[in-house]
Amino acid sequence: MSGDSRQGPNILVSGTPGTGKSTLVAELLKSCSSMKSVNVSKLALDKNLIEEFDSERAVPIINEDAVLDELEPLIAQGNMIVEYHASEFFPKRFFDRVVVLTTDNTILFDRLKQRGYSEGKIRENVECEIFQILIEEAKESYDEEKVSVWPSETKEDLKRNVDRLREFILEWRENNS
Ligand SMILES: Nc1ncnc2c1ncn2[C@@H]1O[C@H](COP(=O)(O)OP(=O)(O)O)[C@@H](O)[C@H]1O
Repeated sequence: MSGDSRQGPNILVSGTPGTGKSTLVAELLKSCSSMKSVNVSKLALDKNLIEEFDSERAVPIINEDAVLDELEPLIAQGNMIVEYHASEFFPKRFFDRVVVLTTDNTILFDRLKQRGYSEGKIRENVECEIFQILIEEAKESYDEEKVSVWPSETKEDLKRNVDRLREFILEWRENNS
């Protein structure tokens, strides 16, 4: 996607559950009112784009093709922040920037415990973070220069991540106007 007809970039915010995707997106929207966001898990649930429920892992399996059909027109408009833990199933052309948030294991453990996740679900997610599964996934799925891996542990991290994304958005608009 060249960006010719878009007013702004499309950004994917990825990362293990609990790393702070929703928090970052909410903060960014406060200071970047022209951006819109879509949470893929929520979209799939709201529009019933669920293929099955994985009872062992207690997670819904989304219908990826149906989700992509929903996302396509939103992506075509630009100015879209997409939030999802994984990054691989989107077409490469969807995003101008892919951010993967990371969090220290002990902090992540506490956040997921606070969220009321079961022991198994906490373990699965903390292992996902330890083995850097989603960082690898993003690096394998997108051109290296588009992928940023940012710590998301403190209020300072949050502020810095918001500032960096805002800068990227402004720069993209300048370069593509
Ligand atoms: N940079 C940060 N510093 C401190 N706490 C954070 C930060 N980012 C997120 N949190 C906290 O971590 C928890 C999980 O954040 P959330 O945004 O829901 O993660 P995700 O959307 O990736 O599942 C929330 O309680 C949130 O307040």
